[in-house]
Amino acid sequence: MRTPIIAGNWKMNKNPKETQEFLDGIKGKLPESGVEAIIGAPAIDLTTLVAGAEGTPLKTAAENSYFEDAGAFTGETSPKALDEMGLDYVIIGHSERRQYFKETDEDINKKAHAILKNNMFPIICCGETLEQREAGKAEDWVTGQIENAVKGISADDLVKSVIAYEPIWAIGTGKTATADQAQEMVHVIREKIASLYDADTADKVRILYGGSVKPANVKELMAKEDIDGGLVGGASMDPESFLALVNYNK
Ligand SMILES: O=C(CO)COP(=O)(O)O
Repeated sequence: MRTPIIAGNWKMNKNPKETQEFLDGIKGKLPESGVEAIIGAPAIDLTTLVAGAEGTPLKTAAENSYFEDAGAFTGETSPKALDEMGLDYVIIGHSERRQYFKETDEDINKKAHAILKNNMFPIICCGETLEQREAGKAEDWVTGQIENAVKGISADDLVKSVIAYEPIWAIGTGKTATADQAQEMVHVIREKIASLYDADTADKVRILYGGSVKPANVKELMAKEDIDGGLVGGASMDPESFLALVNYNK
């Protein structure tokens, strides 16, 4: 039985004061079990986020980290320091990081290893462009991204990690993949994990869908067999909306 996840990704939004206001807005309102609620916030907000999440069911994520623990890497964030701060997860391979910051599959794999070595778990993102989908190349592209990202990762570590399928054409566009389209690709990813590892590992790993998930469509997405949750941008920023997502089954 895979515990569902609702993970927010605030991207480069909110300052520490706004982070605290969000935390005050959800205080005491998250379910204790049945769903894992995660917020991914900018590095500058993480101290506030971790302090506010302590003693509550909320899990925390950084939106990126470097793959070295320390050194002369001006402007980067150390995965070792993130672990010491108390972070649970790190989002890696988001399409915005691949597109704007030129992150490669190799970087993403190195980051996954660095995060696991530092006792956190990666949320590994993948997804195709509209052009790739229309050319019938989406499945090969996405499964290729996953194969490269998980190289050298043990099955034990993979089942505690998270995969997020986010078709680029559905991010921030208001254009959600239909629940059937999302299910279809998430199923393909699960089959890929089965071929790279085994059926048991594929059955245990949680795979999220992301791209214009909101309270109005979350239930339909979550009803799909292979979809274990959502990685949510815009609709995760407001406490009421985030709580509505987390309580999708109520
Ligand atoms: O990129 C996303 C989450 O990582 C999706 O963003 P939106 O939910 O705003 O479309």
